Amino acid sequence: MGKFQVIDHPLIQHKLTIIREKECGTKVFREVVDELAMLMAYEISRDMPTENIEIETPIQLTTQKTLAGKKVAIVPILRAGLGMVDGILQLIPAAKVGHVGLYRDEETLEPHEYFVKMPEDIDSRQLLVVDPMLATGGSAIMAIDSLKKRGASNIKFVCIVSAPEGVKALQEAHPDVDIYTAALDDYLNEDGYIVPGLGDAGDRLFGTK
Ligand SMILES: O=P(O)(O)OC[C@H]1O[C@H](OP(=O)(O)OP(=O)(O)O)[C@H](O)[C@@H]1O
Ligand SMILES: O=c1cc[nH]c(=O)[nH]1
Ligand SMILES: [Mg+2]
Repeated sequence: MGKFQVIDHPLIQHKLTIIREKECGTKVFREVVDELAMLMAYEISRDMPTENIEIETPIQLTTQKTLAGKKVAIVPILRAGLGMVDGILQLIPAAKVGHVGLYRDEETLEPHEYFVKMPEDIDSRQLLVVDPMLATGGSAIMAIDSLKKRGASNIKFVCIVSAPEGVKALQEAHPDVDIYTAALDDYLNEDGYIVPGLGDAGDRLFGTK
């Protein structure tokens, strides 16, 4: 089973409380999602492999560490995942970005795919699939299915708020995928929204409601 980690750093908890508040407007919501993604990327990249290289400082030759291993691609699930891309790119600026467009049918809660554009070499990259919300898990599962069909195998899923139902479903469907979240909330309500949650992340990011 992949790792499941709640990244409960005080700065992350504080910022998450800001965007949970219903009075938080689009500008602040967008800025804080960006900051949260950057802080989460710092923690998620903790296990990145390093290797020794020889360099010359102004003083002498020395052996020091540099990043090794697989290069990264960030894969936001549209739309709301887009809000997390820039924050991660601040820490991993050479990452490529692939996009998976999904919307959740408001009645059935089933996800529907409407767009996929991936870097050609996703099979050799560490993929960070990002979406602020993991609710039923349907969207994350479909996005990861779609990536695996295209050859991806090394996948981490990064969300801001998760529901126990979605975590369980994603773990069952993709037990090889590590899941990182800033908060594990209580449950899903009858409309498929996370409780207490933060509402509809896409609408709040883009001001569409
Ligand atoms: O775990 P699930 O039950 O699948 O729900 C989570 C999905 O729902 C939201 O997207 P939405 O369909 O609202 O699209 P949007 O990002 O374009 O608003 C959210 O951003 C996730 O992608
Ligand atoms: O609470 C939820 C559940 C799904 N998608 C959202 O944006 N919010
Ligand atoms: Mg939405």
